[in-house]
Amino acid sequence: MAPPAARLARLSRSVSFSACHRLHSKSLSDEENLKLFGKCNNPNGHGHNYKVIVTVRGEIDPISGMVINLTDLKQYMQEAIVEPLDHKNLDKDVPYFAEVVSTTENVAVFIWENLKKLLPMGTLYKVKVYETDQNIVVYKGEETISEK
Ligand SMILES: Nc1nc2c(c(=O)[nH]1)N=C([C@H](O)[C@H](O)COP(=O)(O)OP(=O)(O)OP(=O)(O)O)CN2
Ligand SMILES: [Zn+2]
Repeated sequence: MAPPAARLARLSRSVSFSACHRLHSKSLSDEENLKLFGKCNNPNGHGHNYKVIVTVRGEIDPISGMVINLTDLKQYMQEAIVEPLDHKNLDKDVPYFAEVVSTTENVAVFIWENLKKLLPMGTLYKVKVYETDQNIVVYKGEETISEK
């Protein structure tokens, strides 16, 4: 009898963290920063309650019935997201953002790179970051817009 077909599934888990930041690029003058980022360039910063949804993709293990144990994913997200970012000033407390503007796009990239180091190779599928309910970024590890 043929073995049962492997089934591919996507599994997601969410986590929240609170942080403050200031949008400011070292490549621009103070005037240019103010013009580009407006109120988000306020020198004393502003805060957000971020929400992150991480999606992992893989085959459902026929023995465990899991793509990944959610208990493990929870721990990886704690290590990759909550510990470095929660209750932090992103620009001052997180070395990555010393040279990288702390936009939601770059927060998503930071989380992707951290998670990639912890998860089984090739399983990280999507990182979705809600800066607010209205401002949302999806990052899937792509490095450029590929030409067809
Ligand atoms: N491409 C991006 N643009 C902006 C980002 C970003 O991460 N990527 N971030 C900001 C600011 O951080 C800012 O907090 C967002 O402010 P605002 O547009 O005012 O968003 P709100 O949801 O708070 O405002 P509403 O007007 O109530 O929607 C700016 N740009
Ligand atoms: Zn902001």
